[in-house]
Amino acid sequence: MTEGTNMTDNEYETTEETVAAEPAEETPMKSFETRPDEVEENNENGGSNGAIQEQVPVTAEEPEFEHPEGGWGWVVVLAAMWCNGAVFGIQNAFGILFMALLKEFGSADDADLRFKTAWVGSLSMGMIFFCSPIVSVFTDLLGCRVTAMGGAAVGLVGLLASSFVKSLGPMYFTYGIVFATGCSFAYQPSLVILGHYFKKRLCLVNGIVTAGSSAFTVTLPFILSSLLEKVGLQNTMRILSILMFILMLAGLTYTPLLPKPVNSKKPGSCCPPMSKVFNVSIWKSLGYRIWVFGIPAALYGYFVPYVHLMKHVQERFGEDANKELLLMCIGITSGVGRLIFGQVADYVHGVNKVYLQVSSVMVIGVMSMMIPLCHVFGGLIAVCLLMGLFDGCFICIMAPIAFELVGSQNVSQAIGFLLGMMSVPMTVGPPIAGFLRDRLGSYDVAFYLAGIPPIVGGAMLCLIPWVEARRIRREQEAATDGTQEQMLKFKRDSGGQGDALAAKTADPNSVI
Ligand SMILES: N[C@@H](Cc1ccc(O)cc1)C(=O)O
Repeated sequence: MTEGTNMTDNEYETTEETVAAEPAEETPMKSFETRPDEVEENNENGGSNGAIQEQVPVTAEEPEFEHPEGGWGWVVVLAAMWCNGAVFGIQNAFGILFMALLKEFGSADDADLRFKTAWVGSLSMGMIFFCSPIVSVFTDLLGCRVTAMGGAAVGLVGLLASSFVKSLGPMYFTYGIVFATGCSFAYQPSLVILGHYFKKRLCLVNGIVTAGSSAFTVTLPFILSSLLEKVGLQNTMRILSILMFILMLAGLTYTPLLPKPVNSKKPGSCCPPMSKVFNVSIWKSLGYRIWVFGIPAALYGYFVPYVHLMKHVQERFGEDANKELLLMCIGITSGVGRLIFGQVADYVHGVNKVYLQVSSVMVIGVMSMMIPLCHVFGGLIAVCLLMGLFDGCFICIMAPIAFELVGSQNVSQAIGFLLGMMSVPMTVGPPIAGFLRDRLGSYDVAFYLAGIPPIVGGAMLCLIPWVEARRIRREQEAATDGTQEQMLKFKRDSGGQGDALAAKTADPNSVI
């Protein structure tokens, strides 16, 4: 998912000519021309795409810039890894803080105890995503270093302020809003900057950087639990602030290499044109439109285990159960999943990425439904291992799908908007689960229900390959029927996006 935001570097590479020639027909195809493997596939698939490619000048796009593919870039990778780890490690371990918050601020006779407390973590996770579209614009305007360091500073203030808070109300603001907004501003530039240093190795470094979150998810729950026990909630938050301070220093390493997109500004204006800030061409792809609603629809249960699983385990298996081990299992297999499925999606011919993503959200959903059925701890470990594996798959496949649906020119905004949409299910899921627990006396129904959204969202997503296949079939018919003008007119009408995905869908050798 997140990985794709680094494609923003293409925006830096956009020249005057491409901005001037913005109309829909030129953007999508160019993006695929930059990937020789896909050009080949398109040609194999009946040649119609090849025909279209001949119509489109490739020349205007990439001014020569040599990505160093290493050197200082490796320091940047380490810094970005820290960022991913600190931001999502803390979020993923919220279940541990959740129990401490219940103890610290909750009163046993509060009928809405878990509902109210879950809002702290879910607001925080939701805000990180909600800010994404805005952060993309700030990153373009201010650059990666300033945005990231400013974000980390705000996050630091939010976390420190949370450590002085004595009730849930202000915690919604300090932890749920200020801390999370800072995290969001720190996080996105850490992905964008990778595109300044790497091009050929971008997938690899993306994998390394996003595995940062898995590494922190493995270790942080144990550290948090023992800190909470020894020094209490307030001091634990102060110690966590050290992670945010290091994050600020990490931002210092983000020395930009690519020029700022000065060409896209109007003379005398400090801002880029509206068409750059809000890229409407992403909406021309019907596949993208379905995706951007289908993914959030599938994710209402996604953050529920991260918030409530620890408490559920404590209730079912007692105080002494090794709850942290479960988060550790999710972290390990999620890291492994990112590496394995990243390779699968990149190298195995014909894997239909959308079906891969549908399968992963479905497995995550089924695993949620299995949680209440596990009456032995070993069963929960197995569930968490599988959940993590498919979580890794879901996340690492996000950027490649966006790339195929809207083209590399538009991928940054496409992902930014998707993340913004994802903030809704991330925010409302856990409080609903908390409410159900408060009213029903156990988490069982909450976990069962968390499995339903992936089925609904997954069914929506299954339309995408069909829609894309239909589109490419029409393009092929137009190509055989006749003139190239007809083709271009059709492409203009349909937005003309998603050719690589459609090509793969139409491919009879498709693996899935
Ligand atoms: N659990 C996920 C959280 C996440 C989900 C979606 C994202 O795009 C990013 C992060 C992780 O650790 O990475």
